[in-house]
Amino acid sequence: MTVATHFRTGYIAIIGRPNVGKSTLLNKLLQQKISITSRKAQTTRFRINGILTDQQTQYVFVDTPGFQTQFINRLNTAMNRVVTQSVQDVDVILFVIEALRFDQRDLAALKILPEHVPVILVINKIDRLADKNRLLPFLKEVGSAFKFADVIPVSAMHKIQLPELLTTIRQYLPENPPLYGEDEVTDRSERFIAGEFIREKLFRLVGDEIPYSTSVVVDQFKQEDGVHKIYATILVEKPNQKAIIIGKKGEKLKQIATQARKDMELLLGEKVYLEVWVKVKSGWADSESVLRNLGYE
Ligand SMILES: Nc1nc2c(ncn2[C@@H]2O[C@H](COP(=O)(O)OP(=O)(O)OP(=O)(O)O)[C@@H](O)[C@H]2O)c(=O)[nH]1
Repeated sequence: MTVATHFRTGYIAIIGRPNVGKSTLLNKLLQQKISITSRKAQTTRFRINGILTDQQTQYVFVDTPGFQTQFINRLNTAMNRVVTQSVQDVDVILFVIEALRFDQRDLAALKILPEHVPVILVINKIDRLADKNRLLPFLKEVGSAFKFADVIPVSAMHKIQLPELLTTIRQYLPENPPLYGEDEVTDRSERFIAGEFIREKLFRLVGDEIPYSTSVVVDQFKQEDGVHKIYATILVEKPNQKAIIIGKKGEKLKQIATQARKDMELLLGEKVYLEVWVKVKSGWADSESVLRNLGYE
């Protein structure tokens, strides 16, 4: 890569309450699917780095889990700790909210932000805004709650104002040569992303009947003769949840696995053999050893 003078490289955290569009924003900025999205809140449980490199800038995105204020258990406490940790060392924070929506949960998310890092307010979903005149008073209201370094209204989904957002972010990144290769988009393992794909399908296809406490563990991930063999387990808390996920004659689970496999084949560029099991593990969201297995300290 020819490195331009004044090349900038830095870390960017994306923060905001569940469902405001953080994953969509990251995916659209990276122009490919890495983080997972769903209509259901709280689908991003782990931190994922997305990397975007252009002629002058390397943007290293740190995606964070949805900040949980509603239910307190060990898992959510661990997740909030991940959010808090991930914003300490970044160069700039994107604080994402939805246009015309700013409530107690957004305020709670603002409280975990460190004082020494500049925060850009990103107002997402402006495509939904019928009356653009309502944006100005809204900006005033939100602006009085926190000292934002900048404000950018965007539509992640429709890619409105995303170049402007990148230009703004760049201003807050330090002059540094790139840290990662030009073609790298994430430093998360393929194994990890495979688990995320299954989780996304689970949330999309099973809908509201499945609680956020459900998790996916990738038991085996190996490559043999040009085929990726992936064995995964969906952990649920109750037998009736297991029945819902499996569905009539196993149809639901088959659908989840087929769609996840197709996404994995696209990502890996190779054939994938995927086996998914569902297991009941009562109270796992409060069990320390399972949390450790899932990658939390
Ligand atoms: N209309 C509209 N919808 C959007 C936009 N951006 C995201 N969405 C939708 O909002 C919902 C939530 O988006 P996500 O990207 O999963 O939200 P998130 O903040 O990452 O959610 P968590 O992972 O739960 O924290 C999805 O249905 C998206 O399609 C946008 O610009 N306009």
